[in-house]
Amino acid sequence: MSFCRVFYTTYKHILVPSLPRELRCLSLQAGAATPRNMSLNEAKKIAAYRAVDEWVKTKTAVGIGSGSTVVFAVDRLAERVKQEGLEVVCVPTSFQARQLIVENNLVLGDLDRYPKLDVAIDGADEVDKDMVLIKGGGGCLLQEKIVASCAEKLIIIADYTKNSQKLGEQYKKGVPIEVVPMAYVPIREKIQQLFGGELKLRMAVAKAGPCVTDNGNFILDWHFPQSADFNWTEVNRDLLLIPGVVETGLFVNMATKAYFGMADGSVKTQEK
Ligand SMILES: O=C[C@H](O)[C@H](O)[C@H](O)COP(=O)(O)O
Repeated sequence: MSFCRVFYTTYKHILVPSLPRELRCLSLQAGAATPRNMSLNEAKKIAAYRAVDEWVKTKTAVGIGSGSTVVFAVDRLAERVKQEGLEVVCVPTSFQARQLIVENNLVLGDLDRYPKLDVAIDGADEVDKDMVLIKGGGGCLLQEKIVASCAEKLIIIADYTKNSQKLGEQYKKGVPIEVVPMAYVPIREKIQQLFGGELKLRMAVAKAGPCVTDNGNFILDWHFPQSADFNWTEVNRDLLLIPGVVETGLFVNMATKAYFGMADGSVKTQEK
């Protein structure tokens, strides 16, 4: 493969491998080492590989999530297609996921043709003890939730920093809420009144102004009060009732199983 065809993709300020396969190990080695022995990228990789091997069967339709961990799941799928002739149709949850599918020569599908998926594999920003997830740290949550809702099973892959007892314990950037742009100020005020905390309009990094989602919306990151003991099912429902709220990054009662790559090289699993 020519070195001219190297694409560097940054995702949440991290270099993620839109690199040719032979260079990916370099990016892994360059990854920041954890206090123990595995880099976060290595932890993501072992979780992703294990989940793909356990959940993806041939002649199935698979939802492909978004983020830096899913990159490794797509790598493994592509490997299995080559090595064992695995036949899968991949339905993306974002522009990034679509690119990953296409660049890895996997079969691209959509919900028009595959409204029922066998499994969806996705990352998460945080997973609590009840398998409630925060998602959307990378700006993708609406299509992720749609695709997950069409899948018989939602399998989460993550490194050990995403595993917590209580939401907000590990992930400090709040719950992402996708909103219609014209309504972000009233929505911000309504959520503050209803639940407290602080909402920040997510700003773009390499562009002036706000971050615009794949669906043309804005994101409010809700820094909810940590002291509150929220019922996330009710919170999610109440947020969705506010006009202009398109979707929340709270995934309640959706995930079947989570795989966490641990610092010691093991993979921890969690089910409800
Ligand atoms: O918006 C992004 C998605 O919800 C991701 O699945 C989530 O942010 C986890 O991403 P990562 O695998 O990069 O930690």
